[in-house]
Amino acid sequence: MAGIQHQLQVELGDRSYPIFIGQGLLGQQDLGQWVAGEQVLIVTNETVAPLYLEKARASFSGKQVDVVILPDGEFYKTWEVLNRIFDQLLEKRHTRKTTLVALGGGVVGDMTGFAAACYQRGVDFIQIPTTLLAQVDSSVGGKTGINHPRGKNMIGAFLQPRCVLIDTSTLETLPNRELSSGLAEVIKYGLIQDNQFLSWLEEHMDGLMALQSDTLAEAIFRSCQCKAAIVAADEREAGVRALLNLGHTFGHAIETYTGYAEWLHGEAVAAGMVMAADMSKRMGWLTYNDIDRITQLLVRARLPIRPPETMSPDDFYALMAVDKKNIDGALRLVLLHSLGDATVTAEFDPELLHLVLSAHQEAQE
Ligand SMILES: NC(=O)c1ccc[n+]([C@@H]2O[C@H](COP(=O)([O-])OP(=O)(O)OC[C@H]3O[C@@H](n4cnc5c(N)ncnc54)[C@H](O)[C@@H]3O)[C@@H](O)[C@H]2O)c1
Ligand SMILES: O=C(O)C(=O)C[C@@H](O)[C@H](O)[C@H](O)COP(=O)(O)O
Ligand SMILES: [Zn+2]
Repeated sequence: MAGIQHQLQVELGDRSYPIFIGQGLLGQQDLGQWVAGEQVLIVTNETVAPLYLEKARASFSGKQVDVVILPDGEFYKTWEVLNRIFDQLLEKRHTRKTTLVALGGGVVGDMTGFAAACYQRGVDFIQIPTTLLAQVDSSVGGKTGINHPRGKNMIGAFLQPRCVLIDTSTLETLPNRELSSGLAEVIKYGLIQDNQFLSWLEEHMDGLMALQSDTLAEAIFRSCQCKAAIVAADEREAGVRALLNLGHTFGHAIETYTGYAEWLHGEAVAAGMVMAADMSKRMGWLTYNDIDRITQLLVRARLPIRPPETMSPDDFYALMAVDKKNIDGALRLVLLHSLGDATVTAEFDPELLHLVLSAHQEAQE
């Protein structure tokens, strides 16, 4: 396909799929070859539709293309809103051969994938991610779902897309705060697996923040490489995939505590990664210098490095108790042995965790 700068494959046997990365791909690429039947439902939201819906529609010429436009925001990643996708599929008489297309950020992607996993017990879907966060993380790997008031992504399914089309020029319209949110997940890959990538990010953070297109494409490609390799090794999070959850045990608690309405996902993950790093230092693994490098990089990406002031250790404990990584009631944390080397463990001194969960409140006193 023309205009593709990078291409890679998520290797999952007969469910393997390609990721295409390039500037201006949307609308230029005919995606008909990834559609099994004659019907397509594009799922998008009220912000993305005016920007990119017509280009997306053009990628499926000759097909019956229907559209559902959801309200915008994490707050709407719910059962009620999910139902609107099913309503439209039934109203337009979509069959088992239909293909759902997620056009938008991670919220649209997670909901569309979950709808595809459920509709008539499973139909195909395609990811067209339009935020940095969705391009580097959520569109790849097949985790789909919705939130519950008691916990993040608590209802969901694994379903891999048929392909992922990343048009980096969609980032030109992305608000700065959303760019930063995506950078949190990019930094995550450096921290869990790739010290060289971390150094590269330190060198190129200004270019990324300035939306330099080749630098962004490189960061997206390297992030997708990292995610694709982990997903190929452990699709359903029996082991190594849990490392992708660095910062998320704390971050998801922050998102739930604030009602999915104040903190962006990447912002919560950023503060959560600092908490995980703090715990790793208290375990004797990371150094002051490591913590300094992590916080400086996050600050340069304009991300928060502390949880909400009002959030107490008890608030954290209550919400972390439902974390999906927990086994037999024991909390498991993703921690860092060193920069670029993560581990998931339940073996830590609870006193140390308590210090981590109270540090931000003590700093205010
Ligand atoms: N499935 C996974 O593996 C995975 C991984 C990471 C995150 N997630 C989930 O992804 C969600 C976060 O995704 P997100 O950060 O993309 O948030 P989002 O989907 O809410 O999108 C962020 C904002 O940007 C807007 N937007 C999207 N594309 C745009 C564009 N090109 N120009 C202008 N505005 C645009 C959206 O309308 C929204 O207001 C969370 O629900 C998180 O749990 C899932
Ligand atoms: O793909 C994964 O695996 C991840 O953990 C990626 C995370 O960035 C993402 O936020 C994911 O949705 C979290 O999954 P969850 O299982 O902890 O809800
Ligand atoms: Zn995440």
